[in-house]
Amino acid sequence: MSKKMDALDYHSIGRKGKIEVISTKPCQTAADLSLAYSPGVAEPCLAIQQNPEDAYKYTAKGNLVAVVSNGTAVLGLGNLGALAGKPVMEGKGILFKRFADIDVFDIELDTENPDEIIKACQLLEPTFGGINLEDIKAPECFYIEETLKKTMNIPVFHDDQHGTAIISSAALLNALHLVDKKIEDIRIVVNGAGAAANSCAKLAIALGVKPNNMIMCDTKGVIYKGRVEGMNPYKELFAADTHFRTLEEAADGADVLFGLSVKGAFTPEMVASMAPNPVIFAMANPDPEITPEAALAVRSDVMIATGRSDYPNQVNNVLGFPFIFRGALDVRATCINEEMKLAAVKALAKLAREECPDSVCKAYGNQKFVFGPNYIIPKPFDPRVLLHVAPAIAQAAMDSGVARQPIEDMAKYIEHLEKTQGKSKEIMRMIINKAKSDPKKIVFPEGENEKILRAAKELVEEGIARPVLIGDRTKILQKMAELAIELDVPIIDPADSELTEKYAAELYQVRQRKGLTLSESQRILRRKSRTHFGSMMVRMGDADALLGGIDTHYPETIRPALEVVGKQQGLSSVHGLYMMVSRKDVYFLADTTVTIDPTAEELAETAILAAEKVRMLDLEPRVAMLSFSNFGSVKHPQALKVRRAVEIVKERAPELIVEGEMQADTAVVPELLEGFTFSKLKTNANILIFPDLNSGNICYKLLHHLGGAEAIGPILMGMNKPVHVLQRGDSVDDIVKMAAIAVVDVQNI
Ligand SMILES: NC(=O)C1=CN([C@@H]2O[C@H](COP(=O)(O)OP(=O)(O)OC[C@H]3O[C@@H](n4cnc5c(N)ncnc54)[C@H](OP(=O)(O)O)[C@@H]3O)[C@@H](O)[C@H]2O)C=CC1
Ligand SMILES: CC(=O)C(=O)O
Ligand SMILES: [Mg+2]
Repeated sequence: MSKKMDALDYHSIGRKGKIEVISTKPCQTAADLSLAYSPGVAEPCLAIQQNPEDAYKYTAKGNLVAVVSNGTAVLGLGNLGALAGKPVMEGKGILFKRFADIDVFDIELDTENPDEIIKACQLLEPTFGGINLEDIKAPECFYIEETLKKTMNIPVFHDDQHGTAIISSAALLNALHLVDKKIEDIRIVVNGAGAAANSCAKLAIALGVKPNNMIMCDTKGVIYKGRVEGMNPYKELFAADTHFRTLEEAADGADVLFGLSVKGAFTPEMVASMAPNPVIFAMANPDPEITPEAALAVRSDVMIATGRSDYPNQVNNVLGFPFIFRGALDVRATCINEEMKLAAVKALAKLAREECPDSVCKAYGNQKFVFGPNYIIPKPFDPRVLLHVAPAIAQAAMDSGVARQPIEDMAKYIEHLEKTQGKSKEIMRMIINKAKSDPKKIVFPEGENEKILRAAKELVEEGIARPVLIGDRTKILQKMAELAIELDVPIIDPADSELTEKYAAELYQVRQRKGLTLSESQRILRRKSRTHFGSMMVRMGDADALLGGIDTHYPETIRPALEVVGKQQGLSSVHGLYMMVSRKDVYFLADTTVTIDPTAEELAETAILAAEKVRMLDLEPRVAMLSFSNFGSVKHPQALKVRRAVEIVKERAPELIVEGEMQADTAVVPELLEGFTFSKLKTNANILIFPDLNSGNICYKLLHHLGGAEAIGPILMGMNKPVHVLQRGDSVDDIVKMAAIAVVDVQNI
């Protein structure tokens, strides 16, 4: 199917367009109705009448932005009119929502009269917390924005001007750093003299570009002093004292070329004529002034960015407006001022230079993003952008005195932002904070593995754990050098470690009656199995926990761990627990990895251990013992086994909220539980104990792959000391999370 058809289908299939309104309060019963509407609704109305600020408390105003357009400059497609611009405005709406959880009404105004737009926005002030002007052409956009800023008390921001300026400036700073040119020395040509070009040029000058080193062009060519045709006061500001008259002439020898005009405006000849290591930002949408392929075909030293998501270096205001408004709304800023814009520039430029997490690489098909010519600006799907830009904006608003509701605790605010990114972040942040409060020594038997090294770096930098790496020292150091990882952690090479003899003697003690000789024990520890060595470190107290299995099959890690660390006394088995995290909820599923056909005793053990783990994470355990039968509805041995397990749990842990046997939907849908008035479980369970490994293992994989839940685990329960098995496909993030869980495990021994 063609890309055109794909795009049309995307917009037309199912509910038409891209947005809908959903309610945040229940409206199912007559009682709900009397609160949502008359008579209850009168109360907030009267409160707001008394105190207008209460609108932020009782209505959606504080999180609601109007995306206002008249469609006179829709992307680079020109004046398509208000109605035809609507898909772009709905698009901005879903980006606001997706990236910053801001709600948007798109407002398309069928007028080219600036005063009518101004009036409409002013009249809308009671409805919205902010106004994002979009795709309104120059020069009218300048008058409209300036007037609204002066007359309105909520932030008004013309995205095409300032959003674009912020992103292009951040990318410019990074590009110049990479080509080793000073901003005050560069000669820059800006093609386009409209909304975006004007603001990008101004911000570049504020950052250090010399006005005399800038030339701006429009459809008539270079804007020079004395030019009369096609001029306006906004262009006049950039009129250059130059003999150049065409873009071709101006581009000759230039260091930087900004395109804020139309598709195809730059030619290969222009690219060829630029200075060494030229930087080209071809920002016209949907098609750039020149494609990266065409520019790179001319010369290999060119660094190029476009406004599109399907090329490297997307310099596009999507990286700005959601996060900028988030920060501004959260401090109830009265405007978005220069200080706030510069703060966003700095935050974005800095973030691109930091290591990019695996989760972002995954979101982009496992591409690697390392600060360099093909990665000069963060990716929109990088969740860190929200966490860096919104606080920077909020802080700058407070510092510059435009915040009506300052944030008292910035660290808490950042945690709150993380929460908005989903339950997974909230829970993991809580686990990571716990780990950081008392980091423990985690041994990694696969110390030569790249992901382990990168995870170790993160664990040290974040203060989550104290990693110990096992492996060939030379290889580990070589790999670190290749990856440019500087890491000061213990590296233990079993081949020459003084611990090996001691551990061999201990292993021999433990396994001599299972046919192990001392010399075999020495061979295993010195050469054969680093998992044995790591497990021995945990057994002997030289490390607190072990994390292994990234390079091996599950039994190759679990077997040595069981032999050396062993399961807790009195337990029949060890058990595997998965934490399944969706955007809204977290569920713990067990046993997912160890016992194929557990007895009632073993099921009870799984339930009690899972509850302990969940308590350890400061959550209240609510256990459902799952079956195909609901409280005795089927008298099959499989159902009776689960029923017996419930009895055992109730005997052994009478304080625990546990119920069953029950079907899975009864466990997770509170309304279905209501029929069983005798049930101790009154709301949805958060621990689901499966009757066998078949169901547990199948369920967690389906939830992960079809249901989109994040699967964190397996968290191994019932070992003498914490050992957790990594999965072969685990990312660096997964390893860091498991390490944090292991640390919290140790803290709770
Ligand atoms: N990547 C991004 O994030 C963003 C990219 N843009 C892109 O920037 C472009 C301009 O948008 P915007 O400023 O909002 O629109 P405006 O209508 O305000 O400005 C358009 C400008 O482009 C000039 N122009 C048109 N064709 C040419 C040409 N062939 N050569 C030189 N100049 C030309 C016009 O010149 P004249 O004054 O003579 O008519 C005008 O100055 C669009 O392509 C848009 O997609 C905009 C915002 C964000
Ligand atoms: C990205 C954008 O806002 C534009 O091209 O107009
Ligand atoms: Mg736009």
